[in-house]
Formats: sequence, structure tokens, C-alpha cells
Amino acid sequence: MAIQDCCSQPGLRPFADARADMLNRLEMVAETDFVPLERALNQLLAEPVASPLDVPSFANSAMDGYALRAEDIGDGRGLELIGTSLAGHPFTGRVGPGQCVRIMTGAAMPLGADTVVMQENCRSEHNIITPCGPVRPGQHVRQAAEDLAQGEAVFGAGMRINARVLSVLASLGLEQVPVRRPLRVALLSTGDELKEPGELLAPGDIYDSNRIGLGAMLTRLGIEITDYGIIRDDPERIREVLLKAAARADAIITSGGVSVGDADYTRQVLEEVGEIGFWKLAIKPGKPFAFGHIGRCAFFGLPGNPVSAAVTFHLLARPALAKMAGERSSGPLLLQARALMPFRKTPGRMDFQRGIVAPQADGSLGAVPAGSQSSAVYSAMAEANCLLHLEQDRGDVAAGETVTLELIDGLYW
Ligand SMILES: Nc1nc2c(c(=O)[nH]1)N[C@H]1C(S)=C(S)[C@@H](COP(=O)(O)OP(=O)(O)OC[C@H]3O[C@@H](n4cnc5c(N)ncnc54)[C@H](O)[C@@H]3O)O[C@H]1N2
Ligand code: MOO
Repeated sequence: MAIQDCCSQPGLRPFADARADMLNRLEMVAETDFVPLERALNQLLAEPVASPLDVPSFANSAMDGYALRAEDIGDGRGLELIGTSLAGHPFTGRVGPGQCVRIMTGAAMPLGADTVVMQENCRSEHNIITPCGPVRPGQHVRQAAEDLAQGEAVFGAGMRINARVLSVLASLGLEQVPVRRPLRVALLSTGDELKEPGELLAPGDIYDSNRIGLGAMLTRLGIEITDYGIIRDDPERIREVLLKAAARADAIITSGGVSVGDADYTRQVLEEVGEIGFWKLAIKPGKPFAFGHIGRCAFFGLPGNPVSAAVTFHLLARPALAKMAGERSSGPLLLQARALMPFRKTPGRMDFQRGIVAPQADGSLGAVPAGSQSSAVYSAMAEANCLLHLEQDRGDVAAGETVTLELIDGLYW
């Protein structure tokens, strides 16, 4: 049975409460840019989009075959072939009684015709086409405005422009898209032990992995990053950089130096040059996460441990940035799965354990821990495809219990 440990630290802020408080203190940075379609990927729509045209704008065939009049079908008689309609080259005449037109997929329906029969279902002899088998009136015709009608609302403001949204915008013929001005985020790592990949490590050094990972996530969110690199554990230097960054960024994201160690200066400097909204949450990983402001610039101090940095980015900084950017988001889709193995959990902090979830033979979802749950072991995190949400006060999870999780595969990290 799990027991309350001596370090559960009462007074830590519960996750949901801190998150709501943080979101309340943030305002949207609403400026609009017009960008060409090719540069709109990953940006947020700044205005609602209504369709400027009917999509499709003309009735067209869904199959290669023959366009004809449904009323001519039924007596088994052949139809006279009077022309061809190709995609981009419509037939300009009219289909009259007893006539048909050869038509290709995407080609405009000729005047007079209302139905298409696939070529596989027709006999063709000396310019006479005889449909065989049953024909449903109107079959294989894509009607004008079947997808979108002119003036119809297509997307709301704040929609993220992914590849699918981008394709729809292109189908509307839009060349320029109104997008929210990308957020400007200053990114830095703190720590005397940090080296850039490629540099030689002195005893006690490690490579800075947080900044590259956080930068990748920010890039996927369409954010403009100013990279301040690795800042050594020197309060003067940290102060200088934070003030410089705050003067031009909408938000600053740091990693490291937010705990209680002798060289943990980040939070201390924040207190001097800005204000702390909160510090220390009842979450694992990520307990020492710090949120605040330097002037109008939001500040997110992520813990240095790599898993803690990534998880707090996802749970706290990401929704905060979404609010600031005016993104319409419905939050993570939480799923239920069966624990296939026990998960160790100490009551006191909400635990976002890294797991691997997969469908089982009976169709239900089953989850196992993705290796080590240490907040310093990022390789296990890279293996994971989900984050379990284990409530603050609960203890160990027994095999067979139902757990709540969110998928992380295929997102921006
Ligand atoms: N006495 C206590 N010690 C610690 C506590 C506590 O409550 N009392 N909290 C622990 C928890 S939980 C965390 S999380 C860490 C967070 O510490 P900091 O945010 O101050 O981070 P650092 O001390 O600077 O670094 C922690 C760890 O992460 C490594 N690191 C730092 N930056 C990077 C980077 N950019 N890339 C890769 N790895 C990085 C660093 O070398 C340390 O190993 O504090 C606990 N301690
Ligand atoms: O919260 Mo720390 O992030 O447990 O390692």
C-alpha cells in the first residue's frame, strides 16, 4: 500500500487550480498578418473564413463513363454518343433525349444530363452506348456546392492551419490568409554544466538537450523563437538576459535553476525583475515550475530535468501560449485504458507518468509504464506514446485498474 511520504510537501499548488490561475492572468496578443498560403502552415487563422465560392462550383462526374438523362434508362435501348467532356474541357452542347456524352472524373456535367454510368457498366458499339444493370437517377454526380456553398462559414478564428486546413483554404482559391502574428518566444537554458552538442564535455558537464527539444516544439506551434543559448549560473548575467528578452518577446521560456539549489538563480532573478504568479506545483514531474511576468512578458520557468521540462511545457506553457495566441483548442482528448502492470505512485502530487498504450486482443486499450519514470531519463520518454494522468491523492495503480491518459504520439513533440 502506498504511504504518504515525508517529502509530499503540503502547500504545493494543485495542478488544475494553478493552470486555471495562470490562464486567467494571460491576455491574447491579437495582431493580424496577411501571409501567402505557402507560409500559413502551423499558424492560426486571425479571422473567420467564409467560402467565396461554391465548392465544387459546377456539377461534375465522380466516375469515368457516360453522362446521360436518367429518364432515358429503363427500356434497354442504346444511346447515341454525341461528344466528350474532359476535366478542364467541358462539352459545350446539350444532351437531348436518347443521347449521351463520354465523361471523365471531374469533368463538368453537360447540360441536359443528370446521371453518370461507369464505363465498366456500359456496352459500346458503333457510337451507341447501352448501359447494363441498374442505374439510380443522379448517380455518380457531384453536385455544385455539395462541399461548401458560397458564403458558408468554413473555419472560425483561432483555428490552427494544419495540412488539412491548408488544402481547404487552397480549394477556396485564397492566395493570402489572415493569420495571427506569431508569438515571439525567447528561449534559454541555464546551467554551468551545459555544453552544446559537438563541444567537448569537461568532468561534470552534460549536453543541453532541453533547448533543442523545446525549440522543436515551439517551431511546430508556429512560434517565432529567439534563441539566447546557454546562460551560465550567474544571477547578473541571467538578469541581463531576462530583461533584454522581456523587452521584445511575448514570453520567455527557461529551463533549469528553478529549484532550491545553491546555483538555482532563475526564479530568484524573476522575483527581482518581475513578479512570480506561482512557484511549485503538486505535480510530478515538474514540481518547481515557475510562472510569472516581467513587465508584459509572460515567464515560464521550466525545471531543468529533461522530462520535467518537456512535460511542464506540454501541460502548462503550451496551453498558456495557446491562450496568448488566441488558439481555439479543446484541450487534450483523455482516454481510458486498463493498466496491464502496476504503476508506482506516491500520494501528494498529480503524476503524469510516461506510458505505452496499445489495443488489446479484446479491442480495449492497455497501458504499461514506458521504462524508467525518473524525470532525468528522457530515453524512456521518447519511447512513450502517452501520458497517464494519475490523480494527486491516489497511491499505486494495481494491474487491471482503469487509468486516464492522453496520447502524445503524432503531436508536436
Ligand atoms: N532539495 C531539493 N532538491 C530538488 C528539489 C526539491 O524540491 N528540493 N526538486 C527537484 C526537482 S523535482 C527537480 S525537477 C529539479 C529541478 O531543478 P532545477 O529546475 O533547479 O534544474 P537544475 O538544478 O538546473 O537541473 C536539474 C537537472 O537537470 C539537468 N539539466 C538542466 N538543464 C538542462 C538542459 N538544458 N538539458 C539537459 N539537462 C539539463 C541538470 O544538469 C540537472 O541534472 O530539482 C530537484 N532538486
Ligand atoms: O518534479 Mo521533478 O520534475 O520530480 O523531477
